[in-house]
Amino acid sequence: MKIKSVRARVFEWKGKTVPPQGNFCSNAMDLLYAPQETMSTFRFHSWTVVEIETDDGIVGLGNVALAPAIAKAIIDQYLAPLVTGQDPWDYEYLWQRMYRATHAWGRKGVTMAAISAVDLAIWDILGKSVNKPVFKLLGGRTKEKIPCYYSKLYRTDLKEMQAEAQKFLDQGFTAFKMRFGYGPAHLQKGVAENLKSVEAVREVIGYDNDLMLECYMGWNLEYAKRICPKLEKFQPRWLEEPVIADDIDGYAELNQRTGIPISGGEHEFSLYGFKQLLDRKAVSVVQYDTNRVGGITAAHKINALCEAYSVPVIPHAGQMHNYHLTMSTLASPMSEYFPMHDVEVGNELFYYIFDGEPVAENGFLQLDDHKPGLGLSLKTEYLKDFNIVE
Ligand SMILES: O=C(O)C(=O)C[C@@H](O)CO
Ligand SMILES: [Mg+2]
Repeated sequence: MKIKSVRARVFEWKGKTVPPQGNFCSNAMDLLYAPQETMSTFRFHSWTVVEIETDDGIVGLGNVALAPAIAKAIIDQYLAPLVTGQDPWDYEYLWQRMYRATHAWGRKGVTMAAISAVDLAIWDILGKSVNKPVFKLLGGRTKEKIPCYYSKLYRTDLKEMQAEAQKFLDQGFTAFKMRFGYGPAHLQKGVAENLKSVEAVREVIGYDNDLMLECYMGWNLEYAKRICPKLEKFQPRWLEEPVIADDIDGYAELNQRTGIPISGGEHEFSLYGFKQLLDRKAVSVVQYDTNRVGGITAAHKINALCEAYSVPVIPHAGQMHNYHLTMSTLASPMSEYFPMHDVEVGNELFYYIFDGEPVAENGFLQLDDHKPGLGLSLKTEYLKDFNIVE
């Protein structure tokens, strides 16, 4: 079998979007004085879909959400020529080809995300060519079904957050991730607001359910050291991305100094990036995203590394490419789950592009032993709402 063609298309959402409210999520831009809404650069309203076809007609699907138009250019100009004409079963060789050919300027960020999208499509082909789901090629079924945590609860009116938490508690979720709205720029009032939001959600879900706290890189070490002692009483399962991804020493100090497990990794890349995080005990939970970190080829290696370090892997984001990694290793106890809803930040846009994503039931996800590859197909229902760039 040989790769015959690689097609990368950018799906630009033109449909309805719901503007998030107020300080809905702290983020890296918060530390700068900036009149515009600081989360405006963190939108996922476009998505690049990769379709790789083999000479015997199998089509593999991959996807990338970071800088989609740039990822497409990298795939078209650099990665497609490197894999075309090659045997997809030589996936380690092909991964190394893409990684080393772009090493001078790639390694992390959008290049590794582009490599991930190609690698996902290759693994989709592998599964389809042997009529097996991808997780069966990685280690098989390690769970009867996958526990998942409800992930949204962007910071808004506290009553609205409580109603949202109640709605998904009633749907059987036992773990919830909420977002902070404030950081260092919002001074003590922001600290008070952050604490109030955690208290409000705990009031609804109680202490028999897990609560995770998301900062999305919006704080710094000094602020985190000040607020963490006040957060400990809420017994969070983890505090996510309190500092920017490059501040690994900051991560390590918080992870070793506070009583709250620190999580991160959705903005880290490659096996080497995670070796660094683990060697420096920077995180207590690893959260790579398989469509960023280097695809399934890289994520599978990181799963093994995490098993050796006894650090749980709970990949960032919902999405099928992450569920296969979680299903296939005991190192991953659960998945993140974004519910489908109107397009806001855009984490949920993949539901409008792909068919086949599992819907959580009672806080669990299920994968089909008999659905080959990643188990996705392109959805036609919302095509009218996309501008597709070939
Ligand atoms: O789901 C996450 O962990 C994210 O970082 C998504 C982003 O929208 C902020 O929460
Ligand atoms: Mg996150």
